[in-house]
Amino acid sequence: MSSSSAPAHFLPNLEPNQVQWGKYMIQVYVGQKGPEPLGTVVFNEIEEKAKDKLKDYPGAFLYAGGSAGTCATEHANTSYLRSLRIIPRMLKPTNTRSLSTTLFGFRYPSPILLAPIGVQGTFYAEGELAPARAAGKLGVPFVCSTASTRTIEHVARANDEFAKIVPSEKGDGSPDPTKGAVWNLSLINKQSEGALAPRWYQLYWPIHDSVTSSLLSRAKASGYTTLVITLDTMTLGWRPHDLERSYLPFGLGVGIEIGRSDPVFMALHNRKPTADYEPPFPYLPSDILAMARGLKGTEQEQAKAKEDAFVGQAWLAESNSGTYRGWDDLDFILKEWEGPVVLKGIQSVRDAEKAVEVLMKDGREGGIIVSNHGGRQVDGAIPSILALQRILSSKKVQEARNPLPGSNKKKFHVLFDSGIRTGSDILKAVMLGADAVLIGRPYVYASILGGQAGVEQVIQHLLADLEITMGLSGWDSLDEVRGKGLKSVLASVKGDMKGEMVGVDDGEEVEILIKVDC
Ligand SMILES: Cc1cc2nc3c(=O)[nH]c(=O)nc-3n(C[C@H](O)[C@H](O)[C@H](O)COP(=O)(O)O)c2cc1C
Repeated sequence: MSSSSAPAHFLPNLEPNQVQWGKYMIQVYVGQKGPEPLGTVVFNEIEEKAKDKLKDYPGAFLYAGGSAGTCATEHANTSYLRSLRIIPRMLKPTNTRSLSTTLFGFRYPSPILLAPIGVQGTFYAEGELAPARAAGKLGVPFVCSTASTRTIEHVARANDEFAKIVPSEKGDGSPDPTKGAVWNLSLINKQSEGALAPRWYQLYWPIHDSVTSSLLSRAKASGYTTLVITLDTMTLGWRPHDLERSYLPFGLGVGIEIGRSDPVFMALHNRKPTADYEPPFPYLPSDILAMARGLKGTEQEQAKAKEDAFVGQAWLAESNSGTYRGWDDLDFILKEWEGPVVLKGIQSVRDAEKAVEVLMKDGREGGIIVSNHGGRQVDGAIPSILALQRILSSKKVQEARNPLPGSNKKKFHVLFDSGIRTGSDILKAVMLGADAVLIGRPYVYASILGGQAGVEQVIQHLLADLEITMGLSGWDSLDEVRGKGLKSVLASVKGDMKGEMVGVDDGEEVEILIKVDC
């Protein structure tokens, strides 16, 4: 833990519901240097710069930037989001604004999480460690991917490095969900004594239950509180950019550190786990392949490359096996993981309703992430924000999301990702009813350009943009606006822009979000 050496940053020592993200904008103006270190706050420019920085390793950039098939779903994700428009309201005193967000009973300072992203060590030397540090520092939950280039334990340590302990308002030291005190996780999860930052673990579902149990117990021991199970990637989607280059780092032993460090998985292959492996950066697949084929390097390097490829292919067969599962298979995981379970990759109303049934039985907490993996799996799938709109209009999902009587605690949460690029995108998702959103490519590109500082900047500028846009639109808290846009958008879609564009909520007119043709 190196909290004493943590660089000063703009966040005052406030409770999560008092954090003033909008101050970032003033800092940029006052600093007279523009937004550092990325030099821009525009997503497309950050993307272009990241592409340029990795120009000698185009496979690495295209693995992040490319999507399935024609990229139609990736583009639809952002264009449909853009087609939703906010109707700002005036003369509303939005002087004290709060982005604080409650998830599974705990209050976070903002509604964003860093999405699980695999093989980050091919984009930036420090891989997952840099964004995990940035997230811990700003109180944003980091979701660690099973396809990470660092172990579950290394990511957890990095995540705690710059985290602050936010004191509970309750005298007895226990967290007070209504008043903040969020990211001292040793208070939340007794098994993770000492953990400071909020983190979730994302599972690519192994074929052996013994391996699944081992991963889950490691995640619990390292302070991950919530389990995300990704359902849309039982196998990789059809990705032309990667196919053209036969680009698959896992097969050459990169992006498999969680497998390589797992005692149960390695024992299945008569091997010992290794926890101190650092993947090479830059990742040069042709060199590794040549070594694995005995065409290059020393004998030692060749033996290592062969071994890496063997373990890599075994881990791929274990965790992206192409074995499709059914709903009943979730029972095993629900028995193994006592905390909240969140299903990622839900796009249909029926699946969302089924998730309510399966996850909520026995009074558990759970949720879904409405996501199409950033358009990387099913080309031609509907835009994720349209899926969110449809899912949230289900009565069954709405009922599951009602707070428990006499408290503000919800048992079922609906999160959203795929296409978020700006603060206003986040506001729209929340207006439709999302509890929180996950950010994918924006933070990947920021880490390529600026490592930890780059990721911090992207988080800060998204949240500043969100807070400012929310205030200018006439709202002072996300809790106030959450879900109010659903009816007005549905009404506008029905009215096809010619007729009514006004929804009615509890007898009161609600006119805050409409759909327009771009
Ligand atoms: C390079 C890359 C790697 C990803 N790896 C994973 C992963 O390991 N597990 C997972 O559940 N989702 C993964 N995703 C999907 C993200 O979690 C998220 O759903 C997606 O990036 C959101 O869309 P956006 O990039 O438009 O924000 C990955 C996405 C990208 C771009």
